[in-house]
Amino acid sequence: MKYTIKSKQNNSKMCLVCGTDNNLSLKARFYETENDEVVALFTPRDHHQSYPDRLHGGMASAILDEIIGRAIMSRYEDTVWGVTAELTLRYKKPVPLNQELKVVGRITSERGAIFEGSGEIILPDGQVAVSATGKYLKMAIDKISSKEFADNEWFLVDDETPVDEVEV
Ligand SMILES: CCCCCCCCCCCCCCCC(=O)SCCNC(=O)CCNC(=O)[C@H](O)C(C)(C)COP(=O)(O)OP(=O)(O)OC[C@H]1O[C@@H](n2cnc3c(N)ncnc32)[C@H](O)[C@@H]1OP(=O)(O)O
Repeated sequence: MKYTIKSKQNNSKMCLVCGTDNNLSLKARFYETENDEVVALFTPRDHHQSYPDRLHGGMASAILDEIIGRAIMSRYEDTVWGVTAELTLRYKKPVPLNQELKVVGRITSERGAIFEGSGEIILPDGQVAVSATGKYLKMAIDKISSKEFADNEWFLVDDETPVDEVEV
């Protein structure tokens, strides 16, 4: 399936998943799609492994958590953020290291202050390696971060060739 990209989301400095200044981070980039999903591109490295040649399950969980959390930001143009209350994963196939992978996430329901979402890590051959569903509490940014932090550590990384389309 081809996803047409609407916009790129911000990265942070120190987040384990999207932190540009964190050497251990997955350094994932996130894109909002025309069909209200969020797609991420990331390349897991050797320091993210569990058993040899496979991504640690906790890291797989981290990127799936973040993609669902970011799907709510997309819906509310960054005025609503998600705090994870529950996350359930199904590890179907090992996730390889040192090759670019795709992750897709979306909101599946909203009820008051709670939203639910789902996401998948997709292997280069198109198979789903890990899937997740999660339940989150909506939060305003001032309940999570100071304005100073947001101003200094949440920014658009625009040093790459623009991505217009992602095929999953
Ligand atoms: C500028 C910034 C840069 C940022 C830089 C980069 C970051 C860019 C990434 C963005 C995307 C991140 C995505 C990853 C997001 C995390 O990783 S967040 C980190 C991990 N999660 C946490 O730390 C959460 C820790 N837990 C908590 O803080 C609290 O337990 C919670 C989840 C806020 C709930 O608080 P609480 O006091 O229990 O809430 P409470 O008032 O009792 O309940 C509120 C409502 O929720 C319901 N509820 C609570 N828990 C549940 C549940 N598990 N199931 C169902 N209902 C529930 C209650 O029933 C209640 O409902 P109502 O009665 O109002 O109808």
